[in-house]
Amino acid sequence: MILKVKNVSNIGGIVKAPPSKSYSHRAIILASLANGTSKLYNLLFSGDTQASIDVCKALGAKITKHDDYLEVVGTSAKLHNSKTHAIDLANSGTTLRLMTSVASLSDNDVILTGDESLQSRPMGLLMDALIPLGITTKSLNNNDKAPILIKPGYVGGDTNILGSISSQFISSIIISAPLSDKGVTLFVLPEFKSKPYVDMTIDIMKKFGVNILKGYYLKHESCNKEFKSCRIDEFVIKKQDYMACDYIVEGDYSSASYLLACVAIGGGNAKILNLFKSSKQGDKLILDILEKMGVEINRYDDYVEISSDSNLKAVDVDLSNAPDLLVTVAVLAAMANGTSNITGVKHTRVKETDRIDTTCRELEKLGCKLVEYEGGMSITGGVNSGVVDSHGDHRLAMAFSLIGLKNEIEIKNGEVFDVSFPNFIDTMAKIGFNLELI
Ligand SMILES: O=C(O)C1=C[C@@H](OP(=O)(O)O)[C@@H](O)[C@H](O)C1
Ligand SMILES: C=C(OP(=O)(O)O)C(=O)O
Repeated sequence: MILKVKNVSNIGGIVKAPPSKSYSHRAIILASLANGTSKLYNLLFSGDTQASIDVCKALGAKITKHDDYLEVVGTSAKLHNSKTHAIDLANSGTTLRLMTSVASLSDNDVILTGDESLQSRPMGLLMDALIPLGITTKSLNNNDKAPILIKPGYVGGDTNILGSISSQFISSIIISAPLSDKGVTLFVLPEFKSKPYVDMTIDIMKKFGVNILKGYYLKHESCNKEFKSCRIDEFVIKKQDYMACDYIVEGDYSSASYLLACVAIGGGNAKILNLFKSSKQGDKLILDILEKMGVEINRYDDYVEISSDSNLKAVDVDLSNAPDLLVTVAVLAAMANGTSNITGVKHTRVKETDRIDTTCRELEKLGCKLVEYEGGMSITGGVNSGVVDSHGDHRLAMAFSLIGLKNEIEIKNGEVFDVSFPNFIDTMAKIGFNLELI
């Protein structure tokens, strides 16, 4: 379907940010592993989080949707796979990565798979890091990618993993580690990208009664040419049980980036509710980025106020820790005056699409001047009207729609926002940006 702008009225108003996708996945999985019954409030129900609900149900959690919460009767970590076929996780990388180690707690084999995009996401580093912990996995296509077969058994012990491809590998090991026979010590080798997502993992694990010791070493021998020391992060996870709890999911800064960018580009004033000042989400960085671009931002304990005159300055930004902001920031840069530089995002080449490539190719179709690098891009402001393609990637569809504030634009395969932000059209309409799918 084609996503396009119906009309733009006065941009601004008051709107609630959708629930955090990352915290929703983690809440579903931890509640499913816990002893007792949890109630999860303000949970995100989207394509991706449905994948987490489906796999946790298949492995024995009893999950019931009530009007204002999701009830999860935990398995006390005694998982059993009720499906004889592969469990389909659709498009959700987070579910695939987090559940690959968790599935080894099942007393029978588990096969995890997904759509074509999910079957292209790297898994090899995680599979290798699980070997010293006594977990056996196998890529059924022999290409280190899904479908992945996971055998029962999780001994625990010491292991290490490179942090530069996906923090989801690290979150996976940390989440399952307390339920292994003897606990886990995990070393993360540099560079450690997307680290705030691991902080979020540890944060919610604490709410479910599990504590982790964190430390790091600075290694000077294996330094690079500038004699910078290399930081090796260490996580020590002792054997512990997850305890059920009532959990309220906070708002999502990644999804809110489309609301904030809409006000920044369109000009106006808005309050975005349910965005917490103390949040551990790395994508909170969008607020600093917008400020640098000349937008006025006021941060309150549980909401953000934004005012913009729609004149945006170019910005230089390192998105190592906030990769999901890439396409939003690329679009902001394309609508700004001057040349912006985005760095630190080589790991976005292995998301739902190769996001550096897809973003650059599509913006070029609108006449945007840009230079693509291995780990980023520079973009000179200025785009024309035209037709672009989301390539089935939810973040491209949502971010590209914002170009429609100033230029006529049509987005092919524009319906895919359901993956992370099912109410995207209705929510954008609340601040005067009216989109339609045709
Ligand atoms: O753990 C998570 O919830 C996520 C981690 C990030 O992935 P990487 O760690 O692969 O960058 C992010 O892009 C993804 O949307 C959600
Ligand atoms: C990369 C993303 O998600 P996942 O890794 O869970 O597919 C995303 O939401 O942008």
